[in-house]
Amino acid sequence: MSTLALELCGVVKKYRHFLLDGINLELPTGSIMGLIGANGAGKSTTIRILMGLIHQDAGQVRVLDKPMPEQQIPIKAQVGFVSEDMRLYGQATLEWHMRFVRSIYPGWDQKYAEDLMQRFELKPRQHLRRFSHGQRVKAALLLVLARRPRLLILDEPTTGLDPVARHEVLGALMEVLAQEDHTVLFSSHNTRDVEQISDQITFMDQGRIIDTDDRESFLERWRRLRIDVPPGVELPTLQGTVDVRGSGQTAVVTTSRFDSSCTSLLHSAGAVVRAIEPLTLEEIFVESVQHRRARQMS
Ligand SMILES: Nc1ncnc2c1ncn2[C@@H]1O[C@H](COP(=O)(O)OP(=O)(O)OP(=O)(O)O)[C@@H](O)[C@H]1O
Repeated sequence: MSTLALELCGVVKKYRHFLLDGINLELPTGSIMGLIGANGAGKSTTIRILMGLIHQDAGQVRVLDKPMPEQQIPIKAQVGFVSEDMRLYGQATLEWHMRFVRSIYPGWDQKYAEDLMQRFELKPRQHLRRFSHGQRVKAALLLVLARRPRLLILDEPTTGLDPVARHEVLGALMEVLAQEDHTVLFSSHNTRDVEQISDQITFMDQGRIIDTDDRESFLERWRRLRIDVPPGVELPTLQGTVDVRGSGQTAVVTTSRFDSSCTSLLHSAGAVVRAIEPLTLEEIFVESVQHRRARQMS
């Protein structure tokens, strides 16, 4: 049996003004992956393909070891999907929604649903139209999690939430994820949300995957070096350099592949490393996107 919950290989989707351009992505079972991309990067398109809501023009998609879209019915029974534009019935109560979902999915876990209702502080007899946006997102999560899906796909669940609601939804989600052995794909343009929850991170830009790695590696391999360059010394090119600023006797170099060989190289060239600074995930994302776009222009 495959240990991959998701597998995309050379996936292409063409729209009039957009190309999802040969997406290759793997999500191992038990991992939580954050998919980060600017507006229009192709995150929702990728997720819609994974959910069989639209079909790829080329490439292979496997979800829970089955081909999508061919096997979408058995796949969807085992996948919990929450998206920004998910429709719940405003005229109905949460209790009604719970009964409705339970009647469709045999794996529904009523005790877990009630636990989540308490943890999310939701009122079962309140009409959903009276719920705040944050409460609606929590209700959608509850309805999906209580089905005990093998895979959870969340398309921008925190978009549009105010900071308090975002904090509550993320906190609740982290609590749930910490307790259970979940496999999750979670898209967002908010790097802080992704950083809190994910152990794997993938960056998308303009229809392509531009980098993917585990969170620790991302944070460890990206560094900004402040360097003194004495007269007559030529600054060597470091591996993974994405940006070089400064002139004359100082330079600031950003690299995506920092290790001890970088400082050795600088020392042996006669440069003096003044500081080695880590970058936040947001800075790493922005640098990655800018570097890729600049390379495309040149
Ligand atoms: N049905 C469609 N027909 C034509 N173009 C589409 C269609 N759906 C999406 N697109 C285009 O595909 C591109 C990617 O959209 P997508 O929704 O996947 O991006 P995203 O990364 O999820 O962005 P956001 O963060 O803004 O939600 C956009 O330029 C969008 O206009």
